[in-house]
Amino acid sequence: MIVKICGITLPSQAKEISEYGADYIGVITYPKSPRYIGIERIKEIKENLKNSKLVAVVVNPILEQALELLNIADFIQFHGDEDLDFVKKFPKNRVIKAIRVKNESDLEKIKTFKNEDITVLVDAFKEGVYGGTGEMIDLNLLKKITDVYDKVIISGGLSETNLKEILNHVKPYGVDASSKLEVSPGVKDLDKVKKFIDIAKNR
Ligand SMILES: O=C(O)c1ccccc1NCC(=O)[C@H](O)[C@H](O)COP(=O)(O)O
Repeated sequence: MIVKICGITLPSQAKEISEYGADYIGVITYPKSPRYIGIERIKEIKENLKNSKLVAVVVNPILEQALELLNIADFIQFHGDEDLDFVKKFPKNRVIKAIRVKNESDLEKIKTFKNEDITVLVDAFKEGVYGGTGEMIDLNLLKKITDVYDKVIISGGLSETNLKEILNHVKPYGVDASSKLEVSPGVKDLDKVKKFIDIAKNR
């Protein structure tokens, strides 16, 4: 199972978390996020990764900005309102499309990306906030989502305390966590991160 730890801001923490076995390390390039970091810091983080891939999280970027990030990062994660036509401008093996789900009607959106074989990350919808909210997706809905598509990374309020129970109900392609593993926005509690990765990897 793919494990993504998101919202990393410190190169030293990126190094540690990479050594714990995280597959993907996510950095937030959305200026309104409390976890925002700029290009120079992103490059520094990339240099500190062991075997992990770097994921640049963007929100409604212009094409040039997204392409520039793909010169540094291994993947780009579209976490805004980007539509399929925009996402298809990028190599599909380097793209993750986040979909903030509210209810079952969002299954149709997921299927649209499934039809193009694009990896989807599902996050909980919260009005006015794009991500890193700690809000959870209802477990029954998560089950329907993972039944519909096998290339889904689940996220939204995942932590070292709830992951085991969630994975008893759903078998996703990957898991992603951020705010519930933090001491403060952008600073991770490394014990929690290690526990989270160990749980996911031992499933
Ligand atoms: O983390 C942010 O501040 C953020 C801001 C804008 C867009 C996306 C953002 N985070 C994206 C992530 O991949 C998070 O890991 C995901 O939203 C889950 O967050 P959490 O519920 O805090 O685990």
